[in-house]
Amino acid sequence: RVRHYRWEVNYEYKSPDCFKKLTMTINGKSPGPTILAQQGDTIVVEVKNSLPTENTAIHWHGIRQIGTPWSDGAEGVSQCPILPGDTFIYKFVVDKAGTFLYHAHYGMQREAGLFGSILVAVPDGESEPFIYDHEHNILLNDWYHKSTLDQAEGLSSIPFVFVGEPQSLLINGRGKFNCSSSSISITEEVCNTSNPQCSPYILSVTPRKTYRLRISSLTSLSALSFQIEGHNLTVVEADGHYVEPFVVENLYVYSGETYSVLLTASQDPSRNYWISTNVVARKPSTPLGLAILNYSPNSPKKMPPTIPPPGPVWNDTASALAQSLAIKARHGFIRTPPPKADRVIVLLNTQNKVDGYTRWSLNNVSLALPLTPYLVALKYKLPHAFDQTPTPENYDSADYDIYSVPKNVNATSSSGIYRLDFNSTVDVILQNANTLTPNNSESHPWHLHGHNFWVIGFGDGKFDIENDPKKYNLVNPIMKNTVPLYPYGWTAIRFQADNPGVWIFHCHIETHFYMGMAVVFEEGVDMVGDLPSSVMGCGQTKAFHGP
Ligand SMILES: O=C1O[C@H]([C@@H](O)CO)C(O)=C1O
Repeated sequence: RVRHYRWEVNYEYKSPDCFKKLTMTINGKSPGPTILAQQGDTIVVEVKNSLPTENTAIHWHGIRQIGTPWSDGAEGVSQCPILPGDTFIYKFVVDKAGTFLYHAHYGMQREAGLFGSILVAVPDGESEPFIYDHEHNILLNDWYHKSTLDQAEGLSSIPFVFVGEPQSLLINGRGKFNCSSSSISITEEVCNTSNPQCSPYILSVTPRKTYRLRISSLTSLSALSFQIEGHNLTVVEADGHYVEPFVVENLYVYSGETYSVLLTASQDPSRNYWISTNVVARKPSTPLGLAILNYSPNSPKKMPPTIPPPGPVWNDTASALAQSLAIKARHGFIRTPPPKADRVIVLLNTQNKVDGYTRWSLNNVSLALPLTPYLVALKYKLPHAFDQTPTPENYDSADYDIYSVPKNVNATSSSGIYRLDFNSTVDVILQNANTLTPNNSESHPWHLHGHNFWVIGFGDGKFDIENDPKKYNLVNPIMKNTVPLYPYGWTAIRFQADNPGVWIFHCHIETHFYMGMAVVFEEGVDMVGDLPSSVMGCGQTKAFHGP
């Protein structure tokens, strides 16, 4: 079955956290419309760019785009940007049931509000390995009052100006900024806590019923913890894969991750409860994001009689890592990975300087996207469209102290890529290190386009290529598309290069991606079918642009 959507992207004033801000919307909404589909459906989205002066592109996060790599929506990788006034048609199959996302993949437009959810149901006659009475979707994000264009300018300036911590956390696009907390006085026109746009999200439940909550994050910077006061959550799905159920009090969610949890309304039904989310992994200065769990028939306006739970302390990496280690593929749904990798790529994650600019790099190379999308450049063999120098497979680990500021802070930028043998098995070891600030290492959620990967290991300190692989979980590893890398640690993933196309692998923190924290993989590009002319028109593909 084909599901057809017509979307218009525009700027509109919105007050998601009571503070009025120019927000990027789809058909007037942020978050945008939820795509509801069934496994096997074809999704057609006509995106009209009505932004007055900005290009755009939309990525379908977690959808592998098998046979349609040109619909991945990664500007500079799979397509030219959609110009103001232009309409681009994305067409792809949702080949797997689960919880997925979509968001802008141009500049830092995701942070401006251009994102939403894709919920894919199992085919008729199939059932999922857990039961519930009803389901609700909960999409989390962080929110800034400054425009992303101003922020991008700071990131690409000398001296470097970082975006800082967000002003608010939003639950389903709603938060509450303390209008009187600002140092400058703001009028009610600009910030008004009684604006209905910023009334909290209400999750209404019937006592004793069980709910499936799909919980995802599209924060631009923050890692989050999510909890429902007084209730445990049973994790059953992660990034579209069934999880061997386990119970948490608070769920850690990194940007780009999706989960399903089961919630039973088993507590005192005479009151309502707080739903709360807080920043972890960075020292927070953002207040909790709050919503209400409403036990009907109580009034949803009845405030919980308690103070909202503050959540875990921000730097408790051990419990975040414990959750990562607890996520295993569900019995009966395990796809075991190949026992060995054909190629192992170790990527050292560092913050660096490139020509005086602050950037992030992998093995001392910071990605600079070319003007010509890789997919077109590779398919039509345009060797001058990007840097042909091979990218480094490793870093000089014997000589590198991951616990200190880099000895040589300078890195280079390049548009070079990793070319993978088609159908080969690839391990990527993400190695974390110290940033340019002494005694500081940050968390990074890594997201791979075009694939699901097995999460085969996590570790502390420097990865030991002799011994650590012996500890990999090759028995029941979960498959995901986004995985956290913890401070001063390493994360190992394995995937099969079986999807013809060009795929970006990047830190899902939007500022970090903007600052070059990404690599590009190519596999089987010769097998890619004819590219639609709509992905062309920029860089060296101007001549190819069809009518
Ligand atoms: O990329 C970043 O830059 C800042 C800081 O390292 C320098 O201001 C920060 O916290 C980041 O995540």
